[in-house]
Amino acid sequence: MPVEEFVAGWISGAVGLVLGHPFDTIKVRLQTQNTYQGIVDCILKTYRHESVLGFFKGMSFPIASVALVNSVLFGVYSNTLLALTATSHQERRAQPPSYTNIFIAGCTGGLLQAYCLAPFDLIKVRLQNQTEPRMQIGSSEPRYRGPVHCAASILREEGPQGLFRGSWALVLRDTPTLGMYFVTYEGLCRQYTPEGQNPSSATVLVAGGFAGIASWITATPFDVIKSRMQMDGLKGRKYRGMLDCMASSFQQEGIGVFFKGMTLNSARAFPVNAATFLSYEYLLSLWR
Ligand SMILES: CN(C)C(=N)NCCC[C@H](N)C(=O)O
Repeated sequence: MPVEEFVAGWISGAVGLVLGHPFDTIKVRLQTQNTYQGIVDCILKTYRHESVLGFFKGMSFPIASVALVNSVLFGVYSNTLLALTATSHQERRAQPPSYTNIFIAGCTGGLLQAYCLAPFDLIKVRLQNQTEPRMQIGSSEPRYRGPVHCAASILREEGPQGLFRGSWALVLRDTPTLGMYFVTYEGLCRQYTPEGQNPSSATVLVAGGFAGIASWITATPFDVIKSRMQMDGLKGRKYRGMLDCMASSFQQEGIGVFFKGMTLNSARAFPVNAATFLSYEYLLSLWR
């Protein structure tokens, strides 16, 4: 089993993560708290109350976990394609796999990464939603002191299943959308690259960026439900399950609730995924 894809997936994921985390924090807050009037209001309140550090809350844990999550996504994707088409990453420019096989491999990578991502993503969301400023004497203590304390508290208060709260919504968010992610990336690369050649860096950046946007636009409805399910349990249970969360969110806030955070998801998706694919392709070309 080629391991280069796993390593390249890990490093490229970390690059993308740091770039996109501030967008992600604002998005999570808008999706789960009704105290903000919009993106600008949320940015201003976060900055005034918590300084620039507020935008990077909950980042240390994803940085540690991105090794596992992104390497699973890219490693499983590439190895599934290898199993389906008997071509390695290097051979795929000369013998391009069909879009159906790319979609199946992307969905498989998405499904497996969702399971690895679930507990890390839950801890990230809980920490991002803590609005108490850090390190200020006299200010109220945040509920979680950091990722390890957060994980231990969830285990104690909500049991091991608490760490997987929202994982069904996460699986539904990631499985089809990651199929689409790789299909869009490959489609755009093929469109703008002469046959048999490797795509240029500019093509990889644009194709990666648009693959990110397309996948995150379609992922947003389940992203909202996932974040709400992950926050449920913090102060008792509000929802009886994923369907109840969807129904009551819709009843209370209308259809627009499923598109909360879509602008931020798309704005974040372009630079994050352009950087992710560029570093992924670059690292694989070094090891060729
Ligand atoms: C729509 N979804 C879930 C994705 N496209 N996921 C792939 C993740 C890529 C990158 N780390 C990111 O966070 O955008």
